[in-house]
Formats: sequence, structure tokens, C-alpha cells
Amino acid sequence: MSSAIYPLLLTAALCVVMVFVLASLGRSGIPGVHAWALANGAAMLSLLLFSAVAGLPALLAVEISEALLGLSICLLYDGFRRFLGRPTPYAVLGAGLALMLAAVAWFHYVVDDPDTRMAIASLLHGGVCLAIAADILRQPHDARLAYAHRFTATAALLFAGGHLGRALAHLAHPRMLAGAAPSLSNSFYLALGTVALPVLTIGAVMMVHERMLAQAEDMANRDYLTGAWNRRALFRFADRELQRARRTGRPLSLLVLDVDHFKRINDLHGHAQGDRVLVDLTAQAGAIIRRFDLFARLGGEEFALLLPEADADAALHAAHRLRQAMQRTLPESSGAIAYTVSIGVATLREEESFSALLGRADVALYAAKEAGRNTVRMAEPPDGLPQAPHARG
Ligand SMILES: Nc1nc2c(ncn2[C@@H]2O[C@H](COP(=O)(O)OP(=O)(O)OP(=O)(O)O)[C@@H](O)[C@H]2O)c(=O)[nH]1
Repeated sequence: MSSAIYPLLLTAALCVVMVFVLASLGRSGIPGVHAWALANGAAMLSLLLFSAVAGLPALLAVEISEALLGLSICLLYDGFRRFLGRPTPYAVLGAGLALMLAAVAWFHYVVDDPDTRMAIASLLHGGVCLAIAADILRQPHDARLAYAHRFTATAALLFAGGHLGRALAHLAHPRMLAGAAPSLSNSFYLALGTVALPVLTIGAVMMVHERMLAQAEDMANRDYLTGAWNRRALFRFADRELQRARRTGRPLSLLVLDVDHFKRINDLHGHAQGDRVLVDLTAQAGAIIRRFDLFARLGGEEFALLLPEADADAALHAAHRLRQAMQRTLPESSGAIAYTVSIGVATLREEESFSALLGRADVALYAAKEAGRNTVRMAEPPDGLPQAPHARG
């Protein structure tokens, strides 16, 4: 048995392990997992055929094994496209695979030229690896997913470069890589060709894990109905911001807002329409707030907006903008749904806890309700300064 067979068998075994790993992620419902498992299955069969080459008919040893290996890289690509939420260009992939197989058969039966055969197969693999890297790099993603994305894109780029280099080497130096004696370049290209699929599958599994972690984090920190941060996330974020404000001496403000006569909206239009108001209000806030502000649902129809680096004037300005943006009428078949909000504003005092700040913002909200609703009220200012203006509009 040639020593070149061992890496092939080892990689085939790795592909089997990858199928089991991916099967364990099947329940996650994350798109792409099944395609990646099929890719590893196809690669495993192909590698077994390649390693049994001496005892096989030529068609199985060359065309079928190349077809399975080509199919495996195309399935891998399909998995990444599904994962990234993009349609797979099946026609292009199918045409590429068919062309590669036709060329392989030509350079097998018409002109027996193993170098050109290998170069053509490497071109397909290199091209697909390049497409995988480009798709991952192009996809905008959450910072929490950056590590696995970077790992996989870099690996795909390296494999693309390796495959393309291998194709050139076969074309430029026929027979250089086909010798039985294991030269450095021979071993390098063999290793490269065989480990690409398991390594890219490991990248895919890392990407799935990171996405699942981010989803679990969102489930723990986000409000299910509106997608706003929840009370738990607000308190954790506030704790960090409070410490930062103390350390840097920068201001920190909090807005508490509540939908006016929300019970009436529910009674008049139904609970589902009430929910719609809460979702709409969250979207309005999302369009206004800064990247580092945190908008959270405290519960029911009450929300909070934490404004790092905002003093009383800036917070009041933000509150007026929000109040205006949330004076809305939503079209509905049973009659338009009009809603408004009242807002209480407080700016952090020295040595004040977040609960105390929230309490003062709540008192200011109550004052806004008392003043007739659809208005903004400021909590009593820090250190006995005069009351900030709180005109409607
Ligand atoms: N649709 C919907 N209603 C909710 C939700 N959570 C709480 N509510 C309702 O919100 C209403 C709050 O009513 P109240 O606390 O009386 O306040 P309000 O009618 O908004 O009156 P003011 O705040 O004084 O202007 C109650 O009827 C709750 O059932 C929710 O997630 N969806």
C-alpha cells in the first residue's frame, strides 16, 4: 500500500467524525448544517475510492471519485450560502461541476494527461473556496460572530490559494507532483487537498456555535415581543455605565416612558393591536437613538432609555424628540390607532444608585402623566439647580 493513502484514509475518517458532529447540530434548525453533513459524506466516499485506486476499474477510480469530491465542495458551498441566508446559484455550480467532469474524462480517455486532470479539479475546488471566503467576508455580521467568520474566511482563502497554486504547479511542471516518491511539494499539495474540507467544516461548526450563543444571549436579554432589550439587560448595562460615569466624571441620564391610556387602546382595538403599538414604538426609538444608547422594555407598556454621556439638556432634547416621534397614528381596519407617550427624565447624581435614578425618572414620569400626558417632565435637577424647561413639543 502506498504511503500516500494514509492521509486519504485519515481524512476520510475525519469526514465521518464531522458527519457525527454536524448530526448533533441538526436540531439547532440553523440552515446549512444538513448540506455540510452531506458534503462530508460525499468527501468520505470519494477519499475511500481514491485510496482504493489500484484495485478499482478506471471509471470508479477517476471520474466517480472526482465527481464525489467536486460534489462535496459544492455542497459545502451550498451550506455556507444557506447559513448566510443567500440563494445558492445551483445552475452555476452544476455547470462548473459538469464542465470539470467532462474535462477530467477528456484528459483520461482521449488524452491521458493526469496533470491537466488534477489541475482542472483543483481549479474547481480553488474557485469554490474563493467564493466561500468572499461570501463570508461580504456578509455584514454581529461583532459576537467575528472570530469564527474570520477563521473560516481565512482558511477558505488559504485553501483557494493552495488549490490554485496546485493547479498552476501541475500545468507548469507536469509529473512534478505525480511521482511516487513523497517530495515536499507532493506532500504539501496532498495534505492541502485532503484537509480543506474538514477544516472548513470545523469553521462552519464554529460559526454555528457562535450563532447559537448569540441567539441564546438575545433570548436572555431581549424582550420577545418588541425585540428591545429587557429589564435584566438594562440593569447589567446600567451597572457598567454607572461605573464608567463615576470613573470619567461624564454625565449619564435615564428616560422612562409610558404609553398614554394604553388600557384604552387594548380595550378599543384588542390586545394584538396593543402589541402592535409596542412594536411600532420600539421601531421609532430604534430610528432615533444613538449607537451606544440602550432602549429597554421595563415591563407592560413602560420603557426606559439609558443615555451615556448625556447631561440634563441633552437628555431633555432626546426626550422631546422621542415624544414627538411617538405621537403616532397607525392605520387599522377597525379605525386608526392613535397613541402618545409621557416621559420622565433624570440625570445621575453623585453617589446615586441606578435604582435611585430609576425611581426619580419614574416620579418625573408620574408628573408628566399628572400634567395631562403626551409630555415630558424632568426629575428635580441635581444639586438644587433650577428646574430644566419641559415644554410640550
Ligand atoms: N397589548 C398588550 N397590553 C399589555 C401588555 N402588557 C401590559 N398590557 C396592558 O397595559 C395596560 C396598562 O394599563 P394602565 O397601567 O392602567 O395604564 P394606562 O391605561 O396606559 O394609563 P396611563 O399609563 O395612566 O396613561 C393594561 O391593560 C395591561 O393589560 C402587552 O404586552 N401587550
